[in-house]
Amino acid sequence: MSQLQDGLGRKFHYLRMSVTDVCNFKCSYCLPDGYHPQGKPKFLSLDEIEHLVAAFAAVGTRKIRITGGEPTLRRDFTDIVRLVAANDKIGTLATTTNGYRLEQNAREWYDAGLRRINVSVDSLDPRMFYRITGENKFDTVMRGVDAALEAGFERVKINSVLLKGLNDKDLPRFLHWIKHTPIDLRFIELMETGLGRDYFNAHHLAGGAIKARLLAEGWQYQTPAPDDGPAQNFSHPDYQGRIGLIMPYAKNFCASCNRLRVSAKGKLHLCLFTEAGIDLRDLLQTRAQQGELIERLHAQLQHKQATHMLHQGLTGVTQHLASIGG
Ligand SMILES: Nc1nc2c(ncn2[C@@H]2O[C@H](COP(=O)(O)OP(=O)(O)OP(=O)(O)O)[C@@H](O)[C@H]2O)c(=O)[nH]1
Ligand SMILES: C[S@@+](CC[C@H](N)C(=O)[O-])C[C@H]1O[C@@H](n2cnc3c(N)ncnc32)[C@H](O)[C@@H]1O
Ligand code: SF4
Ligand code: SF4
Repeated sequence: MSQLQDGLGRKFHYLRMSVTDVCNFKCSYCLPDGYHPQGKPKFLSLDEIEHLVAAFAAVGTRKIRITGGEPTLRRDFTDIVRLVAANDKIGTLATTTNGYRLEQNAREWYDAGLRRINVSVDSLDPRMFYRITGENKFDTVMRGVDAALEAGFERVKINSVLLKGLNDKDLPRFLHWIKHTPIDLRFIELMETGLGRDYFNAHHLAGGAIKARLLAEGWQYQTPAPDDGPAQNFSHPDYQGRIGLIMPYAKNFCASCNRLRVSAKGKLHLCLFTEAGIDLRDLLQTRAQQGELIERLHAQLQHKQATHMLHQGLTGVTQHLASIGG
């Protein structure tokens, strides 16, 4: 069956599949007041996830990242990993987590087939970590990162949102850490969401200054692989770790867009900042619906826009990134 492709010729090999909106952290840039359910949420079941994955795999998806909210809060998280890993077309299976459950479960998830893990660590200063995430869990998360390295994951990446006035003095500590630790450290530019422009204006910091500093200090740009995420990656002979910069406000950021998203309630989002999600759930009920589901995916892809509209301050339906998995 034919590869998913949009009207601009971009091909989509990478699916970010959210499995819950629930989160136990209160990151100030994401869910500052914590998660509040609206009614009784009904997130995708294992059967629905299996049908979703089978359909996307049939039209060229080769990498799946399980996201949330906090995906590992689902009691059946390991079962989700196992069922996605059982699809032999999915070559790369990853998750993005706040690391809260990592220390206890890294080995179990690895054994179930998870191979890459991205952990959010916004500061290496425990007090600042608490201030940003609303949770005093710095040591727990760092022990989780160690557990992931020990469990043998192919890639362990750290995500840190750049925040002016909060963690913007942390670069030397981060550099010290990756000198002898083989992780990929990624700085993400804060993106505006429904949280409002005040927070964004107060804390947005462009990644360009860090890029200039890295290049001046001998870091070298690495060409991305086709199914890589949007980070610009840099390596240095004196460091075991690498650095990635995710700069969504940079020119041409969307030109290489290779990913689609499905929300925890089964809506397709053509972009992180689309105006609306497209319901897929009615076609996730039996395997026999796969053909119809694929037709809907192909048809919807023709509506994908060239780029986000963040420069105009348009954040679409995305109130916060926990609602779609970032
Ligand atoms: N604007 C925008 N931001 C993105 C996109 N993909 C990832 N990001 C941002 O980068 C953050 C970190 O992404 P991850 O979940 O670690 O995934 P990734 O960067 O695709 O990771 P790799 O697959 O490891 O390269 C996301 O939560 C978003 O904030 C994208 O397509 N558009
Ligand atoms: C929405 S979270 C979901 C997964 C998990 N709960 C976690 O925090 O890793 C995914 C990523 O989005 C990032 N993120 C959330 N809101 C953001 C924003 N407004 N701008 C940039 N990145 C954001 C987080 O730092 C995290 O790395
Ligand atoms: S960034 Fe992740 S951990 Fe933080 S509030 Fe959002 S979903 Fe939760
Ligand atoms: S902002 Fe939208 S179009 Fe741009 S890279 Fe992200 S998902 Fe793709």
